[in-house]
Amino acid sequence: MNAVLAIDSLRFAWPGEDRPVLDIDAFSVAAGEKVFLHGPSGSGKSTLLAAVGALVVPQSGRIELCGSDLSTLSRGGRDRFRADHLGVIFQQFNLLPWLDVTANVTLPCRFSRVRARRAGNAEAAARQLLSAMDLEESLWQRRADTLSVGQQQRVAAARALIGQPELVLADEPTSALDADRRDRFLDLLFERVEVAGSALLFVSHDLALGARFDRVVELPEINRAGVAA
Ligand SMILES: Nc1ncnc2c1ncn2[C@@H]1O[C@H](COP(=O)(O)OP(=O)(O)OP(=O)(O)O)[C@@H](O)[C@H]1O
Repeated sequence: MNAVLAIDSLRFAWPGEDRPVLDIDAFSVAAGEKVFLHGPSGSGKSTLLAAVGALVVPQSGRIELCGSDLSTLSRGGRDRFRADHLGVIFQQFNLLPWLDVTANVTLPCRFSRVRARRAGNAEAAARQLLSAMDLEESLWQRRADTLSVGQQQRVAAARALIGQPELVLADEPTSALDADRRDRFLDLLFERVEVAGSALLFVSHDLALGARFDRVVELPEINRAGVAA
């Protein structure tokens, strides 16, 4: 299997905690695969995304992203690596409120030469993604904090997708949407990850969405820490 993400014997405990929140023998995501991750509140889904995003460093085990072992990277190296290979959609979208929509979308190209090279003309790539995400042109120069939740979510998805990262992490991006908007958002997201060839690791409580993914994974099934809880 051509894995973009391969986890082996991962253990992570938050500072000051004796018990690990993650204790995962093996978990992987193949290139282009769309994986739906669910599990009870507090089972460690967001923590797993943080570990995959190299935002937290596990006490032991190996996380290989695009063939590189994250533990071998320096702090600065991790930041560069994240910008080069990962697109992230947070639950709260984390757009920079003072920047306009287009500048938010092109941000990864400012932090990563790899993404900038793949995007080509970053502004043009941003416009193409925004229009593919159904965001009307009249909004493209607006400050991000003047957009509705659904609009911000599509901007966040465009930002995650620019420059074709190998893996897109999405942490409950649909939780603030009604069913129609949620389905439409997922249609657009799937369309674009397929065009980009990106794999998708998508966290949600909304099990009804799971059927649309290549694989559904429940965190306690792969996480011994979760099973013991
Ligand atoms: N920054 C942090 N510092 C210390 N403990 C944390 C931190 N973030 C999360 N935790 C703890 O780690 C455990 C797992 O939290 P996490 O947010 O990963 O779960 P989750 O499965 O994403 O939950 P939810 O579905 O409610 O979002 C919880 O017990 C939580 O209190």
